[in-house]
Amino acid sequence: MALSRLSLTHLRNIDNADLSLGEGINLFYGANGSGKTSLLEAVHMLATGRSFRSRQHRAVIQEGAEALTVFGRLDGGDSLGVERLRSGGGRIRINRAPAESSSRLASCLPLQVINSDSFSALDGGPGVRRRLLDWTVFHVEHGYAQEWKNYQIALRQRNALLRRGKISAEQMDIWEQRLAQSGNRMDELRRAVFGELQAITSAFIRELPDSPLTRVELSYRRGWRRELDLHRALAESREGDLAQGHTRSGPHRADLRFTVAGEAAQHILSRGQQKMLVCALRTAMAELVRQHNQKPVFLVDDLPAELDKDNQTRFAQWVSRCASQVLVTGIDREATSRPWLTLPSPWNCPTVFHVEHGRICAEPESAP
Ligand SMILES: Nc1ncnc2c1ncn2[C@@H]1O[C@H](COP(=O)(O)OP(=O)(O)OP(=O)(O)O)[C@@H](O)[C@H]1O
Repeated sequence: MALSRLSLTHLRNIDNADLSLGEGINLFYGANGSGKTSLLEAVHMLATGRSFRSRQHRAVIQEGAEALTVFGRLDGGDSLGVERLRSGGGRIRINRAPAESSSRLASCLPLQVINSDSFSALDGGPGVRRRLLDWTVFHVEHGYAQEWKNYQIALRQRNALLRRGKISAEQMDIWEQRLAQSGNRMDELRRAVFGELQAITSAFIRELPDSPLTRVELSYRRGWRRELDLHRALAESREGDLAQGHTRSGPHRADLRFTVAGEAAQHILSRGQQKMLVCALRTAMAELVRQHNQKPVFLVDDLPAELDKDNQTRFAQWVSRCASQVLVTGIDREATSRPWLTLPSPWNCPTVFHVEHGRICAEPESAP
């Protein structure tokens, strides 16, 4: 799915904007602080209900305004709308009808973000990598979201019992059975998707000639001891969990590992090589979702600030194979468009917008 129209009001320094987006590349250029990242943030709000920069909706709502709104029309005709209020709460609408959760938005508009924060995937905590795997499983396996919710409910209940200290073995057993049931299913789905993701990521990496990235190995840790069934693992760790006050085994502890000759990849690869590895992984995630019939939209914030020219070009080639549309930002128009210009149509003719003090203007010669 691609966005054909994007309208927003009162989001950071953007008072209002109403844009017709083009297929392929949409390029937003302008000076520091002009509002380029805020525009990408608006699309992220539309696809997830929240910002990628701040957990607080208040920070994103324009100073002096009571609410922000973002509206988008997809190329298939569907419409999405998100409103966030300074007083808290807000509304999500899909085709003008209220939607019960933001995960409905995500299934309408799968989104990949490449910005400076994306590169914490290697040296950040396991939660960052788990979320990448879960994004992929969510878009590929439609029963996954429910399984994940069931698991979270059972996990909260077991943790509450553990914190209470005095536990009834009978009650504990009920929640452990539920945890094991959903947890085993989540692991099965994650494992299957990870296998495909690993193969696609490796295929992308093999396109980088003579790069140490070709020696990177990816592996999946499910979050509990390999030789044990989850139900058994929970029963065995009950005493220790009670002492710690939380559940230490299960898919909520899963992780992805990146290694080179047995060493953690972030200790071996250069910063730029690590960024390319993350780009390969994120494009592989999008490619897998594309193979399941939904092409994601990419938001790419200031690529020239992150990668050298050859890597920018390679990344642009990867993205063009699996994305429905890309919104890229940069300070300089020429430098930002350069990696995309060698690609076939429609990728080589960006729709260009100039961003200045929160105003976004389509450049006349490139208007769709
Ligand atoms: N809630 C808010 N209300 C009004 N303005 C805000 C709010 N939050 C941030 N701003 C301002 O909005 C502007 C837009 O910032 P944004 O990060 O989108 O710029 P940018 O074009 O991506 O800049 P850079 O090239 O420096 O990354 C900044 O000047 C910022 O100070």
